[in-house]
Amino acid sequence: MSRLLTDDEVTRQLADLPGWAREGDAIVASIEAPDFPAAVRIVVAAADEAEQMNHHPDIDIRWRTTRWLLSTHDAGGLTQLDIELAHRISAAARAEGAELGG
Ligand SMILES: C[C@H](O)[C@H](O)[C@H]1CNC2=NC(N)=NC(=O)C2=N1
Repeated sequence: MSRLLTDDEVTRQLADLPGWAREGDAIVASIEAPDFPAAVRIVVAAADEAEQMNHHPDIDIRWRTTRWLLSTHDAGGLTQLDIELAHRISAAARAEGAELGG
């Protein structure tokens, strides 16, 4: 699970992750929640997923907007763990009626 993905693998898998984009050795997203409590609930849900995966995002929380940066520090770039965590974060966002790519 922790080998570096090729550029083509990243590009192809980002097609299934609306709102996520590549930024160097990371993938990033901005999520707009309906309100601040919903934004924090998304962070809490993602934290549970991250802990279960032992793979943790960088998160910036400002009112309703959370910004996420995923990269695999141990591998020095993008691995399947980042893609999987992005899917789980996106699902948590959808569950709160949030929009990705705001
Ligand atoms: C020791 C512990 O398993 C490692 O440091 C885990 C923790 N969470 C992690 N999170 C991320 N994003 N990248 C890692 O390489 C990583 N490694």
